[in-house]
Amino acid sequence: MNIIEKFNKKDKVISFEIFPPNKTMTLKQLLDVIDELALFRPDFISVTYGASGNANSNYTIDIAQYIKEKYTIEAMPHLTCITSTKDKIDEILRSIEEKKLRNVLALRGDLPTDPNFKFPDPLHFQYASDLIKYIKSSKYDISAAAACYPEGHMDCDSLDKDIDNLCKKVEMGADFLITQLFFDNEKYYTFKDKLSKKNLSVPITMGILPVTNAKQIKRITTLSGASIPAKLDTLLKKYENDNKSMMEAGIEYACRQMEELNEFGVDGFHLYVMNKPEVAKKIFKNMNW
Ligand SMILES: NC(=O)C1=CN([C@@H]2O[C@H](COP(=O)(O)OP(=O)(O)OC[C@H]3O[C@@H](n4cnc5c(N)ncnc54)[C@H](O)[C@@H]3O)[C@@H](O)[C@H]2O)C=CC1
Ligand SMILES: Nc1nc(=O)c2c([nH]1)NC[C@@H]1CN(c3ccc(C(=O)N[C@@H](CCC(=O)O)C(=O)O)cc3)CN21
Repeated sequence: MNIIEKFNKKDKVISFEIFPPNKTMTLKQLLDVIDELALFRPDFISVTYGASGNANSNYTIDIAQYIKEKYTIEAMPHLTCITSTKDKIDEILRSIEEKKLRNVLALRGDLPTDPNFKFPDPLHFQYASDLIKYIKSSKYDISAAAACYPEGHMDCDSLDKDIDNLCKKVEMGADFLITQLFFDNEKYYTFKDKLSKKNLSVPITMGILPVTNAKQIKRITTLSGASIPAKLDTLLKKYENDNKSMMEAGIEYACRQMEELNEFGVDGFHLYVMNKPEVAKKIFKNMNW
């Protein structure tokens, strides 16, 4: 099923994001994580591909297929394009289709950290919009979702310019959007206000990261540029060396953030649970879902 149909049918679409096995988690451990996450029957689960510029793209599609076949939960592999040739993208799209997956999150992807990295020449896909255009204009029966940046993308000089680039992704056929993680709802309200002047009518689901330890936040804010409101900063300092309390406080913070967004009116919540079923469990309990 195309995920957009869920947005059309439901008041709130709830989804999870996970990452493939890496040095911190084996495939077997990940499959156990998925077993636990599936109990919550999310509307879909997305699986990262080369997240944070890492080459952990192996397994992304196999894991998505496993989720869909074993649990009949819709699964959406991420696909990043800046480091890929056209042939590689075709190979992946073919494999997605063969495995009866119908949705991808089409991304440019983080730039490789290796300064000597050789980008494909010609650079067929420079922006996510190039990938979306390609998917939509080709023979693939695959829907494309895209990322959006309530605080603007880090590589872009202004929020207004980044919003114009976002509009290109939607014009090319992105059928719903997932926000970059953010901790300050005011940033989202400002973003939404700017979007209201743009005639952009696709659903937007809120990317929410429940903070589970203070170190994680340092890494992820470098990657995302998300600003930290004073209230969250106080918690991060208070529980710097106490992961258990940080997780409780982080989950509480995420739930209050979602409640407020719920009142404002949003299309869904995409939880960056990142392979931690206990986070999903606590959120569902706290939110009474
Ligand atoms: N690997 C993964 O699973 C995930 C990665 N991300 C991150 O998302 C970020 C970039 O991905 P996307 O949002 O898909 O990139 P994008 O291509 O939409 O945007 C990247 C940058 O290029 C600019 N831009 C976009 N289209 C443009 C155009 N047509 N002309 C000129 N400038 C344009 C944007 O304003 C932005 O600064 C990366 O940092 C990526 O890694 C986000 C979610 C998940
Ligand atoms: N620029 C950018 N790149 C991304 O890959 C990315 C985003 N933004 N934003 C949306 C999601 C959120 N992503 C992530 C990625 C990792 C953690 C995380 O908590 N990582 C753990 C380590 C996990 C492990 O490898 O075991 C951490 O403690 O940093 C959270 C969100 C990936 N995605």
